[in-house]
Order: sequence, then structure tokens, then C-alpha cells
Amino acid sequence: KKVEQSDPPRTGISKIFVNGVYPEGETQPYKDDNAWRITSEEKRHMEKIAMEDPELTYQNIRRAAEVHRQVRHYTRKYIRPGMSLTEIAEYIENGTRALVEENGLECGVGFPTGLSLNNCAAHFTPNAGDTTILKSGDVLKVDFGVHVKGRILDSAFTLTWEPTYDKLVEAVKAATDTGVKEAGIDVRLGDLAGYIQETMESYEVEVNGKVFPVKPIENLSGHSIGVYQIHGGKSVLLVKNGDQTKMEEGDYFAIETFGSTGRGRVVESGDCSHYAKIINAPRVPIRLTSAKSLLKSITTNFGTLPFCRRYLDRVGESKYLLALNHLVQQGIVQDYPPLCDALGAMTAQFEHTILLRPTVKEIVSRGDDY
Ligand SMILES: COc1ccc(Cn2nnc3c2[C@](C)(O)CC[C@@H]3OC(=O)NC(C)C)cc1
Ligand SMILES: [Co+2]
Repeated sequence: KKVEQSDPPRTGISKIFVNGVYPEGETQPYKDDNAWRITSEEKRHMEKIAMEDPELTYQNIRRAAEVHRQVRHYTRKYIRPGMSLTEIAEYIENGTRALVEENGLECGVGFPTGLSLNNCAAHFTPNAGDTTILKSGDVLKVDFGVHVKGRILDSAFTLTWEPTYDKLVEAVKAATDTGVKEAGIDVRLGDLAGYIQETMESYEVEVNGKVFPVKPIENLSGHSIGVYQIHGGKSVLLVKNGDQTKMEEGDYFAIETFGSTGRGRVVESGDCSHYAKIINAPRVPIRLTSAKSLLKSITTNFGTLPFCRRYLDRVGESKYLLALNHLVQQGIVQDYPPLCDALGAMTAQFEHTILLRPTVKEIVSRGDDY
């Protein structure tokens, strides 16, 4: 008998997909490829190897994607104006941890639950004591991640409860779908940015009789994703540029676009919540004892995955700010403050994770919602 998901979502996904086979995402053939990659014996063989290698297998990222789809399905119904951002974050994180059957660094939350409001576009999640309450006129970007064996599913969507900014939301959803559609092996990042920009700029939003063109946020980007590494080093900007770097076979990409009715540019603003160990940080001796022990806790609990202050609270750390700022100063931990456009601007985001498989492009985070 098929096991159904509970509400709130708490049934481990392996109890539902008992044979360990998770749904393949939407697949798209690579452009002007005339099906060569699908029929090529060599490409199919390479893919077969990827399927079998436990590290490379697509089952890890597909399991993370199924968790993401089920958690966001319930979350969209649950989030209501009047709720605090903290209870929204905890709903998403509790659901994610239960469904992925969190287990140390084997599988769990991929990165902090982004809940950026209105002019803020990214890297905001509440710290302890944050009393922000969601309002009906807010435009909320929900950006959360799930990882299985370090394969991070990074996907995001925008929620509104009034129609004022529907055109902004539509513009960004369309721009992200353009990015997904035009992405492919050997596609230049600078060209892909141009296609995204073109779609985004073909929209405008009318707010109280005033018309605003939708602008891509020029200093935000999509990015490649590595194993336990949210940013794999390649950035997909949102405005046309000359970056000749190509997307490559085997790459995992977070294709995300951000639109704004404001300047189309973000600046760091407000208290930081998001942090991550710098991958190949210099091994400098740490003099400050509290910083030494905090670093040990970060390495144990998060490795190189991004974390936030609430996650430090949760694993029992306290009075850690001095030590944390010391690790940032020493270039061991990177801080990621909230990224916001001007006050009064409204921003929206949509994001999918895509796999550039040898034979096809797989939009692994695609659901019936977006
Ligand atoms: C510390 O927690 C995180 C969580 C996610 C990321 C993933 N990411 N990496 N860069 C970005 C992101 C976000 C969170 O997707 C939002 C867009 C942002 O683009 C950006 O800044 N681009 C410039 C380099 C041009 C990074 C850190
Ligand atoms: Co994201």
C-alpha cells in the first residue's frame, strides 16, 4: 500500500520510495544537437557509469529534489501573513530534516532557509530574537536547499498574497525558464546572461498608476554547484556580458534569476545570518581559544555547507559572535550579509537546479508548481 506524506510533512521519503528509485526531473534535449547525445553509445555509456557510481549517482540529487518538492508543496499552503519569519523557517527546516531523514553530513539541510522580503533579494534568514511578521503586501523569496551525500538541490520561488506585483513574479519566472531552456553543454555564460536579460526586460509592472520596467539584478547570479559546495565557481549573471566560460558536461547548475522594480542592483544591508567555511582557506594558527572551538563545531556540523546563526544555536553553541567574527577576519569563514535593492523596490526570484548529463539536460527540481 502506498505510504502517503503527512501534514505537516514528517514521513521520511525513503518510506515512500521504498525501492530507492526517485523520479527523474523534466528532461530537455540539448539545442542544435539533433539528438546526437541521446543516441550516442559513448554518451549513454558514460551516463550508465554515473548512474552506478554511488558518489555520482543521480539518485542522490533526485532524492533531494523529491524532498524539496514535497516540503514546498506543504509550505506554500502553510505560509500566511501574520506568521513570523522564524516559524516559517522552522516549518521548512523541520519538514526538510524529517523527509530527507537527516543524518550528520550524510544528508540534511543544504543551506540556510532564505526568506528575503521585498527590497531584499537574497541571503536573509532570521537570527534568534527576530520578531519580523509576514504582511499581506510582502513579496517573499523562499530559497531553501536539501543535500544527499553532498549533492545540493538549490531551488527557490516567490510568494505574494496580493496581485500588485504579479507581473514582476511572472517576469522572473519567465526569465528563469529562459535560463533553463537556453542552458546547455558548451553554452557561454555571457550569452546565457543575455537571453535571461532579454526575457526579464520585456516585462513591466504597474503599481498605483506608475509603470516600472522589470530590471534584472546585475550583481546577483546563478552558479555551478559542487559536492558540499554551494558555489562551484561559475556564475551565470543576469545581464549580457563577455564571459566566454562555457557550461560543461557533468556540471550541476543553480539557474536563478532576480528581477527588481528598483535600481536593479543590491548592496549588503543589515545583520548577517549566512556564513560558510571558505573551501581552501589558508591553515592559519588560531590564537583565540573560543574561535578554535567554534571552528571545530562548524567543521563537525556543517563541513563546507553554508550555515546560519540559528543553526549554531541549534547545535548548542552560544556567545559565539566574537569568535565567529574572528574566523571571518582570519579568512577562514566567509560572511554573506543580506543583499538588498533600494527601500521601496520590490524583488522576485525563481531558481531551479539542472544537471548537464551526457545525454540530456535534466531540470531535477521541476515540480507541478514551477
Ligand atoms: C552562505 O549561504 C549561501 C547560500 C547560497 C549561496 C549561493 N549563492 N551564491 N551566490 C549567490 C547565491 C544565492 C544565495 O543563490 C543568491 C545569489 C548570489 O549571487 C551572487 O552573490 N553573485 C555574485 C557573485 C555576482 C551562497 C551562500
Ligand atoms: Co538558491
